[in-house]
Amino acid sequence: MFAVSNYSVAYGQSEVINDMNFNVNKNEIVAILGRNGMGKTTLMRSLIGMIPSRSGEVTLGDTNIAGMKSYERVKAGVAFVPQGRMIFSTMTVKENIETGLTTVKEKTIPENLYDLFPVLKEMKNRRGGNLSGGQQQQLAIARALASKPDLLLLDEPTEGIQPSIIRDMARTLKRIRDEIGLSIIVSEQVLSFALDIADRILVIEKGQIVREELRESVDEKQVAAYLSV
Ligand SMILES: Nc1ncnc2c1ncn2[C@@H]1O[C@H](COP(=O)(O)OP(=O)(O)OP(=O)(O)O)[C@@H](O)[C@H]1O
Repeated sequence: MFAVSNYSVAYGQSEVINDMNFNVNKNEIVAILGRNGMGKTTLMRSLIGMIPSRSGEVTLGDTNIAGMKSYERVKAGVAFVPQGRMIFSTMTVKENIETGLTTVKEKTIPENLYDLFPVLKEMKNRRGGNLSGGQQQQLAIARALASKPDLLLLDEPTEGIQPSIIRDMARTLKRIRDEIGLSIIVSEQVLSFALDIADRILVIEKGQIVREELRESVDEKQVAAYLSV
């Protein structure tokens, strides 16, 4: 469904993603685990077109999206929830979600979004900046889903979120996958969350995938060893 091949991304002379290869199946949740600075954010931002890639292919279905601008990738079916959520704090919840509709030319927020996130319906007219961290994360996910993506990219969604809310988030993301039917790539440092949510775990180190494990057969200790400093 989604494939990244021979993919490299660099800042000037420094190559941060290094001839990377992986794929994601339809309706699959893949977690990319790695320590700080291993290239997770660079990978995510480049996959949505915010940072240019140096070489390689990125295909969604039959389309090579590697050379496309961000808004074209959104139209093609990719959505992105950035690290730190980046919601618009002075806009209302409803207005924040509506920003996700612009590139796909829909006018109204799909009702099923409010079914997935009832708290956002209750808070529809509140300013984004007045929501808790967990609620802002739901808002950022709802905004991304407004464009009806086939692939959702989430960059370190648990950062700054309380442990009890992290468990809710894992449940909600799996429900989204089951009800809407889409694929998810989530970058993470928190192993417990990755084990809760993922069908498959990839470990990134120095810009390369160095380990790949199916959730059901994962060796937790070995994966944890990659995350300890
Ligand atoms: N704009 C930039 N210019 C130059 N180097 C950068 C830039 N952004 C990131 N880097 C470098 O690229 C490497 C990967 O950073 P990146 O933020 O992708 O890692 P990460 O795994 O997402 O880490 P974190 O968990 O801290 O977000 C780091 O060595 C970082 O210093």
